Amino acid sequence: MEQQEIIRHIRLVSRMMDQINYGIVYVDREKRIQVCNDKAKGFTGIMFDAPFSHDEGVISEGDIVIIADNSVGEDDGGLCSEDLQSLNIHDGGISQGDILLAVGVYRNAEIEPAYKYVHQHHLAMPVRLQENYLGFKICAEVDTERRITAITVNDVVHELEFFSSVGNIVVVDGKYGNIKFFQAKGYSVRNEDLANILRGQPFQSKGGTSYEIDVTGRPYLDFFDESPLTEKMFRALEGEPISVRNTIQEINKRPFICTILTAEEEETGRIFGVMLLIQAVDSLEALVEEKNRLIEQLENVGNKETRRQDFHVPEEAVRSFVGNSSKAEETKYLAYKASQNRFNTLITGESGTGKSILARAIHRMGMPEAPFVEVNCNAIAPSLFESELFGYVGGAFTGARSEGKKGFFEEADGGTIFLDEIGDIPLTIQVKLLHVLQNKIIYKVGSSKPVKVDVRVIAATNQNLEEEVRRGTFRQDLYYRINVFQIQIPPLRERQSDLYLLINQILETTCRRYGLPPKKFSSDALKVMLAYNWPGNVRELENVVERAAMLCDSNIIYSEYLSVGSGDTPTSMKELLAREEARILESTLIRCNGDKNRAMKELGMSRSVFYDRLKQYGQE
Ligand SMILES: Nc1ncnc2c1ncn2[C@@H]1O[C@H](COP(=O)(O)OP(=O)(O)OP(=O)(O)O)[C@@H](O)[C@H]1O
Repeated sequence: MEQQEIIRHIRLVSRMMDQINYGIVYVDREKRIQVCNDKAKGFTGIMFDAPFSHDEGVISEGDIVIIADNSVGEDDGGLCSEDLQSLNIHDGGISQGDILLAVGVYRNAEIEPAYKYVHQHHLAMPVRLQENYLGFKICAEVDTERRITAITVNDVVHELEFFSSVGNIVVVDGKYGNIKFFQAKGYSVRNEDLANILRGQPFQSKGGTSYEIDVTGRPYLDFFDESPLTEKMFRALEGEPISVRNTIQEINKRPFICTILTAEEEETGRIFGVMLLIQAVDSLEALVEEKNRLIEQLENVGNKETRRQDFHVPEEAVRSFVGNSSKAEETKYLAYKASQNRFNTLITGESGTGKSILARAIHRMGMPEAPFVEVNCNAIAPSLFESELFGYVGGAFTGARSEGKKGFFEEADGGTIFLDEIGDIPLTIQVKLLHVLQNKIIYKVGSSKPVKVDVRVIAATNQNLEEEVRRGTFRQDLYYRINVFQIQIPPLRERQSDLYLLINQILETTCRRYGLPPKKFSSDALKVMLAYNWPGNVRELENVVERAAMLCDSNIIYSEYLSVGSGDTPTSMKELLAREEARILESTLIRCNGDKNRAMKELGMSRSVFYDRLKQYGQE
């Protein structure tokens, strides 16, 4: 097919796609848009419905400017303090990321502005600025819960919703009092961001109903931002094999499910252009919003005590997860919350931080009677994944059991499947897993009969999945699905105060398990353990404690028995002697039941030297 014929064909298809809510953009080799249907324009803000209208123009001295910006410096054209000075706002306290609500007169040093700003993360309620300003009834508002910014002037509301950030602005004509400019979707492609308007950038007119720009033949980059997706499209134009199939990508700062296809000349394979297919992600957005709402709710409940009262965390909740540092308490609290609903939950944390323990606890607290199936994804050979997860029917492949086999999902029906090391699932299986999570249906290997499953997924990983998504080894859509509720377990080095508890608990359990008499660590051994930073976290701690308990015959375990840190390798004779001295001091004190005078006499030491040494070795 010729290039023109292709374009004619795509135009025809694009109208049909409008009917089924599918956006399509076709870009030729010169990176110019040849087709862009109404849906694509609507999704990306090139076209929008405006209930009001205004003429083209530019901001001028004396105009009244109202701002509702949910994150200063982001998606507002890089709003900075110089821009705000044009409204007579000279406030060094306003910083990037703040919510800013303001009203002021453009380039008039005499009239005081009214404004407020807040640091975003402290917010639970909408922030509002209400003023009777120079005879205008003004209200500017940011509602993070509903993700809407609204500017009301004399009861006329100008709303703009946002996904992550937006800078909403309305300009009232200082001479005539009518609305001269209002912000609307797609502002950045028109260079009508808040800061650009304040810097004097002219704005286009907006019609009363549907406002549209003709994009045919115009450069793609005039309307779509430079983004990883744009880069992929351009690379595809150069003939690079690019795979974007129903994955979530951002277009003009909003996420969509996108697919890139190339149009090629049949005989030569020469690339004519690329097609971008765009679908809305409403359901995913809802999931992400729900997650954010929950997290925000958690962040706003205040201190631990109020939290516990407000949410009734049972005293014995998550007992298997040892720790009473504030971070451990928080982890247990989140686990408890996760157990009270069936959101897919992602547990992250370094190796050995207790992710499996927590997964089991979440299940046990929520539905103890239901099945719990634990799958270690890095122990399954890639070729076996599908049959292990979804099962197979008899005769599905050579070596298959004649009666077939249930997969892990079927076994977990009605309960929980714990996918440990989810980052190790091959990409081909990730697609299938996504399908199962979305449709709650599995297909066994060798069968096309759908089997319904009702399974709650808890996944765990010690990888940085966001990084894996960026590198293309983990699907973004799957990441969104499993990451509805995330619990990050902090490493042991960030919760020192849990160490004592863990050490004692592990030692006690070890002695019981192996029939050893009860033992205690000497204070120098404890010191060594506290100073070490435990790269292997609790698992390493367990190994070290168990080994020391087995090796040491006495009921006091000294640092020599520890296979970590300085316990292993004293660096000098002085250190070795000091350690020996501390050990003798301690064992004498224990033998004398803590009676210092008796220990002092037994050791034949003078009072001052004895107390000096106790101080030196922290045994006072
Ligand atoms: N908070 C804790 N309280 C008690 N034991 C713990 C705790 N955290 C970890 N452990 C113990 O440490 C060991 C490792 O824990 P677990 O297997 O749950 O870690 P993980 O984060 O899943 O590790 P990996 O990423 O390597 O799979 C287990 O034996 C577990 O009992």
